[in-house]
Amino acid sequence: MIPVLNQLLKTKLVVKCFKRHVTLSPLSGNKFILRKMENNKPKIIFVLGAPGAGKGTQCEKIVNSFGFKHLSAGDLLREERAREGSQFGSLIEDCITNGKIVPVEITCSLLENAIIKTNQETGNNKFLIDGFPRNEDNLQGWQRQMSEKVDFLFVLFFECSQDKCVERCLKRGQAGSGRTDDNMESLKKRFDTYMNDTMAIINHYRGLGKVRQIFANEDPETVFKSVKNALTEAQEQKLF
Ligand SMILES: Nc1ncnc2c1ncn2[C@@H]1O[C@H](COP(=O)(O)OP(=O)(O)O)[C@@H](O)[C@H]1O
Ligand SMILES: O=c1ccn([C@@H]2O[C@H](COP(=O)(O)OP(=O)(O)O)[C@@H](O)[C@H]2O)c(=O)[nH]1
Repeated sequence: MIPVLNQLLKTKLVVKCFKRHVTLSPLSGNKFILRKMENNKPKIIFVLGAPGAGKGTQCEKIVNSFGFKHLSAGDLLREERAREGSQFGSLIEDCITNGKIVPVEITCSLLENAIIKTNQETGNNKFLIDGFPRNEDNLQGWQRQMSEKVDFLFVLFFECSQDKCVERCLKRGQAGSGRTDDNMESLKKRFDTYMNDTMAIINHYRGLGKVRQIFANEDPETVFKSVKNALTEAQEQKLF
């Protein structure tokens, strides 16, 4: 065994073995260390579903039970819109009110910064990315900027009837969400975007076998039972 290792070190090879968990690193001369390498890339679950499907509500429950950090792309965009001096404020406002998708460079940078900040401040590296990617531009931009830096697990897809979703969003607006898009006019556009653009992204991941689907018409606790099953199964598969 030792002569074989020495041979590898001479050729300055770094051998990844034990399924990426252990790395043999050549040091000076013939010395080496067997270094345990955790896979430290942030683990990512995308949370998708129609406006009002209950993504944010369920993410909060997942945070409490499974220790993920919840990053809502919509919330990050609303924060950026409100940030004094932001050059993107009016563009974001126009997109949100009209149910259009903000260019990926903006959203992806906000997400990357939030991932890094969370990781540095709390050490947490498990993330629920809620409401992203929503269209082909989002998907391509994410692949370019982030795919090598993270460990994508799967899409958690909340399937909910349009009637229920609309009812929930209107109720959220009436209850004072303060959102400029919880009204019938914006909702029509948001649903067009969802059907025309976001469903294609969900189907893309479905084709890769990466979608875990949740029936989301029921009350929040009932929906969470299914969510819990799906995440427990993923946990048992040692995905996180
Ligand atoms: N399962 C549910 N049944 C009824 N109302 C719900 C349910 N899940 C969420 N809501 C309510 O519907 C609105 C939209 O939920 P939210 O989680 O913000 O959805 P999304 O993030 O998908 O837009 C909120 O006011 C929320 O309290
Ligand atoms: O990655 C994203 C996420 C959100 N949005 C915009 O923000 C709005 C609200 O998104 P959010 O996820 O907060 O709400 P949802 O419509 O899912 O309830 C969307 O309609 C888009 O205009 C976007 O452009 N890119």
